Amino acid sequence: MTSATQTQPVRFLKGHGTENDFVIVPDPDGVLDLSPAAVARLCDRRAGIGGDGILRVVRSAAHPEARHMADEAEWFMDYRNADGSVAEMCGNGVRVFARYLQRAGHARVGECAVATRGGVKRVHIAKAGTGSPEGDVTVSMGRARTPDDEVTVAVGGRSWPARHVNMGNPHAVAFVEDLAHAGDLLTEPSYGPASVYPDGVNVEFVVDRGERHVAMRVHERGSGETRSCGTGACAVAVAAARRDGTDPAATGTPVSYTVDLPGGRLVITEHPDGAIDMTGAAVIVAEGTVEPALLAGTAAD
Ligand SMILES: N[C@@H](CCC[C@H](N)C(=O)O)C(=O)O
Repeated sequence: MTSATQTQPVRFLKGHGTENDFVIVPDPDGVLDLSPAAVARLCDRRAGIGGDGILRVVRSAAHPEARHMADEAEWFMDYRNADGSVAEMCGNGVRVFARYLQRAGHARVGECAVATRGGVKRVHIAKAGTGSPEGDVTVSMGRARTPDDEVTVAVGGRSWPARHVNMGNPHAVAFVEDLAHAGDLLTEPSYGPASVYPDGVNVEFVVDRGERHVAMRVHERGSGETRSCGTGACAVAVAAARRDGTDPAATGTPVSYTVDLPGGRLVITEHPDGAIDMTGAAVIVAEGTVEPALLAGTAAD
């Protein structure tokens, strides 16, 4: 079935993780064909539902990109950015996805697994009242890659050196004096050299707040400025740790950074083996149906 032939209303939920918000579309059998244009219409904050991205919930066995993970994780997170583009990974998305699985009865407090384009992610859902009223959700994000590229980012007439961190998706992390220096971030910051990021990049601006405590803003590839970015917070914590000369692999001790974002707080822990955990709130706030005309692009403008 394609979005053009969709005739029945489509069920959706709305959720967010530290205000990184998503339209969740349950599609267990993978029959919906969400075109990039349909995703962009759903994410439109005035003419659609509104969101930084889409989480389509598909059985791994029913999705060609996820079939090979079906033994490990029953459910595949088909994540798209607000402009309809596909990204390799979305950290907050995994946490909100797990909250949806819990609400739908597909997961419980404790451990679960989510298949993503970045591989299977292990998730821990804490019991209600742990960290946040619904219970914090922790996702094991895997290891960061930190290539030694010399990167520069620029916005509003200012430029900064940045650290290239890859969390499955690409990031450029710049330490700045004041988060206001990043301006309104309505336009994408420029970055270079372009060859380092052939598929675009998420750009983080960071200031120190205290010992192992930072605050950040982010301009996300495909979504613009968002109020939180999970992979971005991990990239920032890794960049801050390297800058601070902190290396859990060398000391054998996990290191945690508190990362404040406009939409809330995430705690990022790097373990001696390089594995990174991200913890924070994840909530579902609404549920409803989408008119077929919105998906088909035949709704009035
Ligand atoms: N908000 C996400 C990241 C979503 C993908 C990103 N915009 C990209 O294109 O890489 C997160 O929480 O990690």
